[in-house]
Amino acid sequence: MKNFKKLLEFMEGYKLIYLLGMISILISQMLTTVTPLILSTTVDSIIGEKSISSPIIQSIVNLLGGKELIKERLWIIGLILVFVAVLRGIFLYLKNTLASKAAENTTKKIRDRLYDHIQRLPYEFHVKSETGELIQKCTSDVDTIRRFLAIQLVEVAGSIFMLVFILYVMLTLNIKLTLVSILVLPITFFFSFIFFTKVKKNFEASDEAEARMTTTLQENLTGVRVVKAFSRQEFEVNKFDEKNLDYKNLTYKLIKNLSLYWALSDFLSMVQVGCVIIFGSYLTYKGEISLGILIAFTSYINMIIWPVRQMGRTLTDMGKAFVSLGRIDEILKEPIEVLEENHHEPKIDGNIEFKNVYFEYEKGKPVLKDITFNIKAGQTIAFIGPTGSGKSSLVHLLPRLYEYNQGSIKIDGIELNTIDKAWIRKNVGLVLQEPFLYAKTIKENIRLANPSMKDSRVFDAAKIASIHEDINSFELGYETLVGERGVSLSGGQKQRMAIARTIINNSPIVIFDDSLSAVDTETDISIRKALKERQNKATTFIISHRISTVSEADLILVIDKGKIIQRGTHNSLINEEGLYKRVYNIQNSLDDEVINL
Ligand SMILES: Nc1ncnc2c1ncn2[C@@H]1O[C@H](COP(=O)(O)OP(=O)(O)OP(=O)(O)O)[C@@H](O)[C@H]1O
Repeated sequence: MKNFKKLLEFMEGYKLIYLLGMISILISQMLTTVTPLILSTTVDSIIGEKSISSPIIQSIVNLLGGKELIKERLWIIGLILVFVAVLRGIFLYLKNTLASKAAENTTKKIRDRLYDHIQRLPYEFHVKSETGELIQKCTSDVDTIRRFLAIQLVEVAGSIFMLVFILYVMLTLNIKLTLVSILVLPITFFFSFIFFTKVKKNFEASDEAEARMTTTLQENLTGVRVVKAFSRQEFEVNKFDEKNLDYKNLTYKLIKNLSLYWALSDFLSMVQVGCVIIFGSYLTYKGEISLGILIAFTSYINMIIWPVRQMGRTLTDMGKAFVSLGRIDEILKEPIEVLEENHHEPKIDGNIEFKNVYFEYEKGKPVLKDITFNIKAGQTIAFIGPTGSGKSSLVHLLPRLYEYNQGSIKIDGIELNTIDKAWIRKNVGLVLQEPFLYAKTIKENIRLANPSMKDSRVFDAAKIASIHEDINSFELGYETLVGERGVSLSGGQKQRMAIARTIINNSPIVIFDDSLSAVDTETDISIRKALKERQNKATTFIISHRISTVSEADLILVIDKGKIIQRGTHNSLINEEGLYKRVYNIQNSLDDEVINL
């Protein structure tokens, strides 16, 4: 019920269109029930001698010129049947277009709301959630709702209208034969309902197997380099074969069960039709009903059996739609991130002070402990330490991707968590470890934050990031497409593009989260030199595992298990016993080995 309310909320603005669609199906079903009535009246009262009992039919006959005239010109009946069929077609068309219009617009609204909401969810949500599942919710769950609105709901409504009309007409024609006609219907309905409820598991199993097979295929295609490099073709073929076989078996089981259902349900339908024909013939023989009525009943029975057989399936599909609605609502209920809490947008120069900062992702498991340091605007601070020691977590606090639990972080003397997130993120440029580039041109990728930025600024940023020459070596230069359809960039080129994209914004604070790891030492040095020589020198945070990258920083912090274990400049740290000196010695001896090779 709660989910249904939610659906009505989404349908706001399209409810009337949907209602008109429902009315259209109602009229078209009424017209369906009229055809057998026309036939039975023709047989009994136009060709035969039976008097017309219904005053409505009598007045229509009078309007058409009377019984005798119609009997001489039976083509009039043919024309009426064609007219009814055309009219029914028009209403069916209206039903389809109106219901689809409402359904398509509603689902578009759901998709937009979902997409918009997902964009506003905090970074933490995206880190934790599975991309595949989110995509499934935005696509197949929304599609299930679309089908429910455009097809299933109108089908159920249509079937119910149809049953009600036909039962009413049948009852007016003959009560005994009506009772015989609906004798098997409850059994057919319950059989269909129970069957489809059970077979739902088969449907789900087959869907899941298909998803597993697609994931295997997708993984294989995306990771084709690893497959080739490790000669895993045989293993991959076997893995895919296993998933494919699983999918085939489950789908085959589903089809077998469905075939059994349709066969048994056909049998029940035949029993039903048989009962009506036998009992109807008996009543006709006894003179209780006319031949026309028997003809009408045989048409009606076929008309009501099909929707009853389908009803079970439609109801289980409707169940699926409500599950999808619930899954979508789960996302929509996730609290969004408020980017402009108190409209506090102070000027940021880049003086930063961390004082006894603690941070934890999970309660009771601090990842950062008692972090204290100071850095002046324009200076460079570097972090070095084992993997998982908390370096990325520390710098993620600056753009407020996460909130610190204890202590204080001040930017130019202002407590960080009082500054609007949108504002601080504009002022903190973050170059990530694994850069993501859009399937756009190189130029568009670099000036992502501001597409109207001048070409000269794009070139300057690219020069600082040491990628300008590489770009010019491509045939189309800055217009070269990146991504699946475009040029393949090396890991280092991608990192340098990401650096250019960040520094072009001239943010007063810039963070390089291990983003110089894929470039060679020389390029690394030239990028850092160019950064230092910039006019608007930013406060720079550098995370690296490479001593040469951090060595020129004004302050180096050595982090281990979330704590600062050493601090100083390169010269002071290499003269002090500790992790820094050990790493320095190891990397130095490796460099010597390389030189001696
Ligand atoms: N989103 C998260 N949720 C829970 N725990 C996390 C999350 N991100 C990181 N961690 C944990 O926090 C700790 C610190 O991770 P962090 O990424 O900050 O380390 P790091 O020093 O940057 O490592 P690396 O050098 O490998 O990038 C690790 O134990 C990690 O498993």
